[in-house]
Amino acid sequence: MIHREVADGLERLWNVRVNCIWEADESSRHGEVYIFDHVFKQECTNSDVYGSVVKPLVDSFMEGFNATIFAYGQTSSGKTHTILGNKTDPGLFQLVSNQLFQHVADQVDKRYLIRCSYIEIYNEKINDLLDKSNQGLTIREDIKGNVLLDAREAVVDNVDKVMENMMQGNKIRRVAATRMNERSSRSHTIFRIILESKDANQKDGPVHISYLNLMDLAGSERVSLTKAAGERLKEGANINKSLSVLGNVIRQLSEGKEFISYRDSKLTRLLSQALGGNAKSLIIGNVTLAAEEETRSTPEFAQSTKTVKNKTKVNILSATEETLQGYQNLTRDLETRLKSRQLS
Ligand SMILES: Nc1ncnc2c1ncn2[C@@H]1O[C@H](COP(=O)(O)OP(=O)(O)OP(=O)(O)O)[C@@H](O)[C@H]1O
Repeated sequence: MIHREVADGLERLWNVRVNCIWEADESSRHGEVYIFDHVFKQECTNSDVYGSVVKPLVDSFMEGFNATIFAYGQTSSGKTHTILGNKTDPGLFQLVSNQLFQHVADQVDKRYLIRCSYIEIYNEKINDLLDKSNQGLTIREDIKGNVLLDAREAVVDNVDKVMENMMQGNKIRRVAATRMNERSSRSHTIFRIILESKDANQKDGPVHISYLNLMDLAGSERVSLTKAAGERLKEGANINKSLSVLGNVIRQLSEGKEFISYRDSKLTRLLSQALGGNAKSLIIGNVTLAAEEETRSTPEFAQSTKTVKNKTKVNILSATEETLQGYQNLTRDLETRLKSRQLS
């Protein structure tokens, strides 16, 4: 429980074991036991979550599979804590970056190009968190139906650069105090890492490309608890609406419907590959043990996502799409120009 819950004298209403969670009051008419891959107890740290369920996904990402990790849960349940963490309990962001750059350092026979972008969806508008002037981004689609966004991409070659970009973006991310959370996220964010790799010894060998999305969703909230008004109320309504579209999309996918309403919100459009498409997806459900109804909605949501089937493959770039090759040619060109200047 967090400080506010302890100070309010709230009781623990849920029981937790290795892979299940259920209501402590067994007479509750919702006495269902929710079973998942893992359920982490209060004492667990972000590193425990990372080691059990995140690391294998990052391994796949480095092999060329797309991957998406998102934190879902009610306001103040700990989503941002999971993704960003703090000094004593680093979040998935830091842990994933460490693993990525350690892997890159170990692979001497490979060439890599790593880029990142950071965007937020605020009141159904997409803003570039790495470029203040790039607000109101429009979603486009290529001929294969892939969703595209002209967000700024920063080239990163070490963990510190990734963290710098993340912190720069967080400075402009919409956060505000509500009655439930002093620093409540008012937008959904997607931090994307794009990895291109190729064999260093094969000049014309294939280039693998994959992306990893780390998403911190804004939490659903009940106006009766947040007592939101004005701008906070409008934000809360947009947050709830997009999460309800997300719930609909998951339901349609799990029921095997032919038409999936991805277009009903920016969030589901941007998540279309992660839900039923070409990406391995991990959903982390954040809950508090001190609420009944608000907590129940998260395992219910997570339960329905388990039946969604994605179709994943390793992605190989065609020659015209190769950014890594483009960068290598550019570097070679610049080196030649520099040398000829030094000689003259
Ligand atoms: N596992 C944890 N250990 C320590 N503190 C935590 C933990 N989870 C959450 N907190 C604290 O609880 C508060 C709310 O957490 P956080 O902001 O991560 O919630 P959230 O789900 O992202 O909320 P919102 O949807 O409103 O943005 C913060 O002060 C955070 O530091």
